[in-house]
Amino acid sequence: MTTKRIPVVLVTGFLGSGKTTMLNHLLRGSADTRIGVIVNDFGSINIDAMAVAGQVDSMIPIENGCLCCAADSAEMDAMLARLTEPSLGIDVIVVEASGLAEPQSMIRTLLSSELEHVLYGGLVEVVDAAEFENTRERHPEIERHVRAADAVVLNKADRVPEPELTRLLEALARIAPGTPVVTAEHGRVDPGFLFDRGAGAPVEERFRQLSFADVCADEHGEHGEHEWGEHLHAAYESVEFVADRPLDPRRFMAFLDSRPAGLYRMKGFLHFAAPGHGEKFALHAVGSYLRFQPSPWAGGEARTTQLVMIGAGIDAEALTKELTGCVAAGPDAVGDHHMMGVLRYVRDRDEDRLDVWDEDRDE
Ligand SMILES: Nc1nc2c(ncn2[C@@H]2O[C@H](COP(=O)(O)OP(=O)(O)OP(=O)(O)O)[C@@H](O)[C@H]2O)c(=O)[nH]1
Repeated sequence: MTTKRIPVVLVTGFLGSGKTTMLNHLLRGSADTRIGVIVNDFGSINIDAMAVAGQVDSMIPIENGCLCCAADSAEMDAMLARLTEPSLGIDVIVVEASGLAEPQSMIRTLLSSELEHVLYGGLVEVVDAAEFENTRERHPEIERHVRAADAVVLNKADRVPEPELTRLLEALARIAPGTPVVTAEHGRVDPGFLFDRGAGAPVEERFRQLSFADVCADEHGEHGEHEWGEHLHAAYESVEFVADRPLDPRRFMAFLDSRPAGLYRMKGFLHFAAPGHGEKFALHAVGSYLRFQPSPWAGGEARTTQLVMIGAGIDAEALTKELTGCVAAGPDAVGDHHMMGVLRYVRDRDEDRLDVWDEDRDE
C-alpha cells in the first residue's frame, strides 16, 4: 500500500489581487474535496483568516509576519503535520501567502519538507487585471513571480474591457511562455485548475516537479540579479488600527479621500456609529478600488474596528492620529444620512455597478 501524499498548493499574488476571494470560492465549491488552509497576512491582525473562517475544514492562520520570511522549513513542517493528520482526512492543502510574499522562498521551504506524505502541488499566481500594469511599473519583480508560477489566474476580468484583457493575456504569455492562464471574475476558477478533485488524486503530472536547482536558477540565473534580501516587503510597511468605539462615517470617508498616495491596500472591518447601520462593514481598498460589504456581527463578537493598511512611504503615526480622529464624538453626533458616502461603495448584487473610487486621482 502506498502512502497517500497530500498536495500543497501555494497561492500567491500581489496585494489585493483576489487570493482570499478565490480561496473562499474554492472552499465553497469543493464539497467533494477536503481542503486544509494556511493563511498568511502581512501584519498581526489576520483579516484574511477572519474572511475564510467558517468555510474551511481546517485552517492555520500565521500571524505576525510574512510566511516567506517568518516560517523556516521546520515551522512549515509543523503546520503541515497538523493539517495532514490522518484523522482530518484532508485531501489538499492550500497555502495563501501574504500579498508581499516571495514565491521562490516559499517554494524552497516547501520543497525542503521532510514529511513523506506531503507533495509540492505547484504555485498559482493571482494577477489583478486592473492593477497589473501599474504594479509592474512600480515592481518589475512581479514578472519573476509570474514566471515562478505553474498556473496564473488573471482575476478581476470584470474590471477591464475585452481588448485590455487580450493585451494582458499576451503580456503574460510573453513573461511566462507556456504557463497556463485562466481569466476569472471574483476568483471563480474551476477547482480542477488548482488541484484534482476527489480524495488523494495524483497531481504530479499537471505541475512540473521543481527542484532546488530550478528555484535557484531563477534566483541567480538568467533572470537574476535578484537577491533574497530584495523582498517586496522591503518597500512596504503595514499599519494597524483598532478602535473599540464606533467611527463617524463622514470623518472616515474624508480620511479615505485624503489618504496618502503610497497607501495601496486597506482591509479590515468597521463599526460605524450611524443609527440603523450598526452592522459590521468589511472594507477592501486596492489601488483605486474601494468596497464595503455589510454583514451581521457574529453572536458575541466584539464590535470593534480593525484595519490593516499597507503601503510604501506611509507615516504610521500620522495615519493612526487621523483614524483616531474618526472616532465618533458621541451617540448623537451621527445621523442616518451620514452613511451615504459609505453606502455608495457597498457591493451591488451583480457586483458591477459600483462607483470606482476616485479612479483618476493622481498617484
Ligand atoms: N471587481 C472585482 N473585485 C474583486 C474580484 N476579485 C476580488 N475582488 C475584490 O478585491 C478586493 C481584494 O480581494 P482579496 O481576495 O481580499 O485579495 P487578496 O489578494 O486576498 O488581498 P491581500 O491578502 O491583501 O493581498 C475585495 O474587495 C474583493 O471583493 C474580481 O474579480 N472583480
